[in-house]
Amino acid sequence: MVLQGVSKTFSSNKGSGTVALKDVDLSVRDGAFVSLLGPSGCGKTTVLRMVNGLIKPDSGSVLVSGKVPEPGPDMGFVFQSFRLIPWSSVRGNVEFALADLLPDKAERRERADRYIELVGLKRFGDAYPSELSGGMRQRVALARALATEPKILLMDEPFASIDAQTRELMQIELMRLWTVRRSVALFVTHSVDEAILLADQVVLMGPRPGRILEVIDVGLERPRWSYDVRAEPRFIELRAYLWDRIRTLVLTDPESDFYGRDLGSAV
Ligand SMILES: Nc1ncnc2c1ncn2[C@@H]1O[C@H](COP(=O)(O)OP(=O)(O)OP(=O)(O)O)[C@@H](O)[C@H]1O
Repeated sequence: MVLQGVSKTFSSNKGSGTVALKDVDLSVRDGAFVSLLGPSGCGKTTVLRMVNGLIKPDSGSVLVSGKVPEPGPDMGFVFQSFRLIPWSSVRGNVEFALADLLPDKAERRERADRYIELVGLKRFGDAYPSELSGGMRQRVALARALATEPKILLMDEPFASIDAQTRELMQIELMRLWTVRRSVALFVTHSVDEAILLADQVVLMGPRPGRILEVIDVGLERPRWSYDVRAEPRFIELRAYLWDRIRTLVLTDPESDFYGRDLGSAV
């Protein structure tokens, strides 16, 4: 996947428009897990929506597997809000995503059940979203995104509204699932720890205009659930570095609520 010189301005009723992205270059190799990290409004979601083909750049190019991307089964999208169909069961929700891909009903059911089992919800295929906890609903959303076996998995703060404990479990779950099927994964998060924990590369973005400041190789051994990755010197070093950069970005941005505050320097 390659973004080259990508810029995007959204028109606003104030007239001048918002420059969401300016001259963004990003190259992601096949099978890589990439976290997009940066303060609010720096264009993280806009990058995902461009890779998905939902919006087009004003200038520059976005190519996925050498082609201009368009939404479809090759793209799995997981949002912060789960966006499940409330009147449909867990199985129904996953089958719905497969409707175009697998016209045969039995095949569709087999595939849906396989992914429902993979995310640990085997006993809940007939349950409705309202009967599930937030963590379980997010697992349904993951199953739905993974079931089409997409080449690209796009995740926009998928664990932001889940409690801290479930979030840690979901992170491991996601790493396991991604290890099974190494699609390209783009993962937007505000959490520095989460960005490092999951990714091969962390893309640090800055606001006004939205741009890429740095791409950092994480370089921590996988599988990361088999040891205490947060205790590794590399993790601690990266965490301190990224926090420092984000704090500086936020404190020097006149449009930030924290502009000019003295928040100290120790993490
Ligand atoms: N459809 C739109 N119309 C107008 N402005 C938009 C639109 N989408 C995004 N923007 C603006 O573009 C900028 C980048 O938005 P984007 O949602 O990509 O940032 P983000 O880094 O994902 O933010 P957050 O972390 O708060 O979700 C913001 O200033 C936002 O207000």
